[in-house]
Amino acid sequence: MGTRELGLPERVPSTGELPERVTIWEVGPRDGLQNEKAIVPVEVKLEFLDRLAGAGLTTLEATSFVHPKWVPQLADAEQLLARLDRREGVRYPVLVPNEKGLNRALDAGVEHIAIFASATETFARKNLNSSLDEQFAMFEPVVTRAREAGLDVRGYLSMCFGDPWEGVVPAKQVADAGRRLLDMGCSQLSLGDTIGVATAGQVETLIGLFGDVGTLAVHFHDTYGQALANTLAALRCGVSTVDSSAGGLGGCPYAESATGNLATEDLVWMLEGLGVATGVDLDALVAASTWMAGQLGRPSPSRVVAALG
Ligand SMILES: CC(C)(COP(=O)([O-])OP(=O)([O-])OC[C@H]1O[C@@H](n2cnc3c(N)ncnc32)[C@H](O)[C@@H]1OP(=O)([O-])[O-])[C@@H](O)C(=O)NCCC(=O)NCCSC(=O)C[C@@](C)(O)CC(=O)[O-]
Repeated sequence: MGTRELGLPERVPSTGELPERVTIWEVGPRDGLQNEKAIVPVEVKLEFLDRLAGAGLTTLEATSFVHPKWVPQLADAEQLLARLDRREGVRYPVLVPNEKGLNRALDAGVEHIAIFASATETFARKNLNSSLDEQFAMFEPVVTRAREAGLDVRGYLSMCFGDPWEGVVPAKQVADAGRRLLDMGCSQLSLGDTIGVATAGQVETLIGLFGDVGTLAVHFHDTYGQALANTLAALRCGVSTVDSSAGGLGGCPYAESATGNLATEDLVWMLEGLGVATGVDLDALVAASTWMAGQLGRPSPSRVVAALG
């Protein structure tokens, strides 16, 4: 279904201006690893996090406090955080789906959490064992209690452009779900193209439905090779926080068609070329991803890692 049939504006004109600086929300240690079948030892995860911090990344999504049976790779969340050598000036957000997860995260001393909702009914059921409405009821007390405890809460929204079971997702449906997360108290909303099908026009249209672009982040997967183009479209609409995964690791275990995330190296290469600051040392980042690829026993899918590694 196209945006025209939905009665939405075809395209919101971008200003064309780029931000001076982009905050990279590095998801490799969480989103990148969560789909790995072979359990990665906690020591390797810790060294990966340390190498990423050493490369200048200042937001490292470390792990998830989800049910360990749902994501066995991240069952070591407590152990990882207990042993994490937190660096000054680096945030280590974690995913939390429910109050049980929040209790675990609070016990582990986290300061930043992210809840993760679905824009579609089917994915809410597959990923959270909830209906679309039930997921918000599950998140409400999590956000309230987290904020009372002084935590920062980000909201993710998945399947913002296409869903493997429901097809094209109407932009208005996505915007309504996203607003519910912001109204609940999330300080930032990350719009996820979970299966990597979005194109730049869709990105502009969706962003145009939100009044305050400053609260938005984008999270693209690269299934159809559109992640960088989509990122550029979002930046031109005023977004300045971009999620990416070192080495292009990633995928969602509950959305089989989700392939790797936008690679952080590819993002940094583009931003450096555009003169947009990131604070990241690309050579150190490529070295970290090459090291991690060695640990996983296969080359990184990132073009930039292949070119520079
Ligand atoms: C939400 C649930 C827990 C519901 O799962 P459920 O089975 O409905 O849970 P429940 O509430 O019925 O509880 C069942 C049992 O699980 C326990 N339990 C309940 N919660 C927890 C918890 N947090 N930690 C540990 N244990 C937990 C609970 O205590 C109970 O234990 P019992 O009484 O039977 O012994 C489950 O569906 C789940 O864990 N889902 C997570 C799936 C996931 O992690 N997916 C990947 C992340 S999302 C993503 O990657 C997309 C994103 C963010 O990157 C953006 C994009 O690309 O779009």
